[in-house]
Amino acid sequence: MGFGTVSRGGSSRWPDQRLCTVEMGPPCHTSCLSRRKSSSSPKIKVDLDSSTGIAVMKFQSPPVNSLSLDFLTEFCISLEKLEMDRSCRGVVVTSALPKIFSAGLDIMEMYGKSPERCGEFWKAVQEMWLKLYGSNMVTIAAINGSSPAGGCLMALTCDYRIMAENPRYGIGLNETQLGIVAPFWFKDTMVNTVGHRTTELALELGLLYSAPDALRLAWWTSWCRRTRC
Ligand SMILES: CC/C=C\CC/C=C/CC(=O)SCCNC(=O)CCNC(=O)[C@H](O)C(C)(C)COP(=O)(O)OP(=O)(O)OC[C@H]1O[C@@H](n2cnc3c(N)ncnc32)[C@H](O)[C@@H]1OP(=O)(O)O
Repeated sequence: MGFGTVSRGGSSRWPDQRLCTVEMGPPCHTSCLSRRKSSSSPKIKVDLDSSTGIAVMKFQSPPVNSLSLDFLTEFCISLEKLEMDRSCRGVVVTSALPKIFSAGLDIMEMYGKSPERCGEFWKAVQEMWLKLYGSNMVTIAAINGSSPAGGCLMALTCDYRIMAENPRYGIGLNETQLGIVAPFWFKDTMVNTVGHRTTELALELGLLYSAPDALRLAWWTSWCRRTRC
């Protein structure tokens, strides 16, 4: 494990340049992305409105938008393309599926796979985080469904979060409930947003929060009452 530096933007698209240092394996760059093949049917629909400079990335990978290697590869390639398009200033990530933002890491990617395949998958998870957190575009998660574990990480990695209010929708790093310890950089991403004590309790107990509870704990500044954002 080495130390990597992630700088956020610095261009006119992101006025408030921030710098942070994170401990993690060496990031995988574009060459690594291009080596990986994405599946034929797109798991993410990208629409860029050139009049506003806002792109919407809609997850459309049934049944639950789980973060498989294919999904993560496509996500990184799509984000990279938007990053290179100077007309794009901001990105909204959201789901095209009813009730689910993302179910988090694809459990089937972590079961019965070779160490090489697990390594590739884990690298892709890190890469998604690096690209999203290090983006020089403004990033917003419009959370229109359940968002456990890795789905929550993705939302926390964005600059802003808005969640649809629905008692059936939960968000949180709940992997403790599966007997999985959240990696320290998942934890750090949550600490950055909601603080140490809330993170400690949430991770120990594997809590999932409703939109109003999450708002109370400063996960975001607003939630919307419609079930679909
Ligand atoms: C090397 C790695 C080391 C450390 C990793 C540490 C980090 C871990 C972070 C993670 O993200 S772990 C994954 C955690 N995710 C969850 O715990 C979510 C589990 N799923 C749910 O809670 C629910 O499925 C849901 C709330 C997302 C949706 O509920 P519902 O609408 O009732 O759908 P179903 O439960 O019936 O599921 C439909 C279908 O989808 C499959 N599925 C659900 N989640 C996942 C997933 N994360 N990966 C793969 N597949 C998933 C589920 O099995 C069902 O499949 P069927 O074939 O039975 O239809």
